[in-house]
Amino acid sequence: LLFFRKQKNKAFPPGPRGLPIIGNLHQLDNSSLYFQLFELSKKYGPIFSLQLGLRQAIVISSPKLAKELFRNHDREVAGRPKLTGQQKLSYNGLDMFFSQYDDYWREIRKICVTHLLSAKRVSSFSSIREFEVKQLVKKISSNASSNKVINLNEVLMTLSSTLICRIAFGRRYDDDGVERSKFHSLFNELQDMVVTFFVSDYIPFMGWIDRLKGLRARLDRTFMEFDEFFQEVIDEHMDPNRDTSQGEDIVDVLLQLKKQRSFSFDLTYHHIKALLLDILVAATDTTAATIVWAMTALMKNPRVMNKVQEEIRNFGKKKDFLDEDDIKKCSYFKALMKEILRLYLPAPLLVPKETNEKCTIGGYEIPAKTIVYINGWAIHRNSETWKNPEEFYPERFLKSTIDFKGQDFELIPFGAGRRICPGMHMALVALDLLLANHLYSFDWELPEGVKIEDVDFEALPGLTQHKKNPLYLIAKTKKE
Ligand code: HEM
Repeated sequence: LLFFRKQKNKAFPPGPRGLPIIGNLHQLDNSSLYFQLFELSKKYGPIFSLQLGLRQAIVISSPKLAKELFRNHDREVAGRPKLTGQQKLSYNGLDMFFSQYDDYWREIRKICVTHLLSAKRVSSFSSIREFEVKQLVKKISSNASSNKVINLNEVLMTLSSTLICRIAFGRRYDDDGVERSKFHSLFNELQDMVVTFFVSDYIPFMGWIDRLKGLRARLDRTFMEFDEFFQEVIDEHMDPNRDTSQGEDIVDVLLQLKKQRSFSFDLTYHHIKALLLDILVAATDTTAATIVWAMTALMKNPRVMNKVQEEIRNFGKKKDFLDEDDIKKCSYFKALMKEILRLYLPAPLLVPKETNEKCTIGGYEIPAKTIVYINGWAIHRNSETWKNPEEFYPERFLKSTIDFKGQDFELIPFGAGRRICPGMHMALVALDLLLANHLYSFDWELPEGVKIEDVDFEALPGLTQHKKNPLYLIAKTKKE
């Protein structure tokens, strides 16, 4: 059937030949899918197709086609594929991230952008960010005096989950407490389940394999555990004797909105929980992963490390700590952040989309319900746009107006169009504060016996690209 369908649909983009029923599924390697798709684009072109079981997908790999897609077909490709794990965990798409493109999404996105992720709200959390980053600097300082090796992956993941737990739930877990490790294992399971491959999503009549493998039961368990966790957090917030001296967190805001009843639907606890899930999934590990990649790239490029440290240290002079306003004025640091998000974008395939209706992209006719991957990783390395694209060279941004706000389609770490990341501002203030103070306060060295060549860029599979092998470094207190 697939053969005949493809014959009939001549205008569909070319792609690698697959097997009956499973299509190309067996050929795809989840651990470096963006790289594999980049290689395939060299053979099949900037738009090519894949057959994922019974579902069709296209992959966009050039800035030119990304521009065409976002400028001319943004509405038609604003859907998200309905996948089992994501649907279940998001209370059937009651969130924003995995929701279909419809009136509900428009309203929930507006609520979030206005009330939860606005510049005003983000700045209301600045004291939390500064407090937590200062705590981390203090902790690293105590390790610096004893030359202790630090696992940056671990330290940064702990910090970003602390930040999000405080901002979203008003909770702070002790660094080594049982509650923290319980939360971490729950969170890891959530991350896993969001991207776990369910056969039924691609070959519906073989869904029994998911049951046989115990995936359905695992998904139900994770969902239940998270539901209980969120309910606990909500109950805490409903307690009239709760200490509110720390200011409003995101749950407080959502509960107030629930009371106001000013939307076309009733904002239930399910909606609130789904939105909290979004923030956990979207915010926690993107921040940690980006800083780990940044430190990895800087350790590999001492020239850039020295230059950025010189800029921020000259700027900071005798300050103990750089605050959010200080960092805004450091132009080389800003260029460095763009270069990091160009080469090590935490979501290399952005977030997969789906066509809502038929459209024509790159001269090909793309039917409704086609999955659309936009390979940001390939777009950011396009040699027609970028001079020496593989080179880590922040200077390229010093005299350029290219930015990642969604208008320049050669740099789209946060996506573009209607579904562009609404948490961009929240992400950037945390990234800037964290990285700038790491570089301001410490000189970083590799542990004894480790050479620069040993530091690698291998990544783990997942929606967010994490460094596979932890980055171990020694911090030395900067020389005055
Ligand atoms: C370095 C950090 C981050 C990066 C690189 C990033 C990147 C992205 C990307 C590529 C998308 C998909 C855009 C598209 O479909 O075209 C996205 C969507 C989204 N992001 Fe982020 N993100 C980051 C941090 C955050 C933070 C901190 C939050 C919230 C607190 C957040 C919330 C969301 C949400 C809710 C969506 C779904 C929007 C929708 O589908 O309408 N992100 N993000």
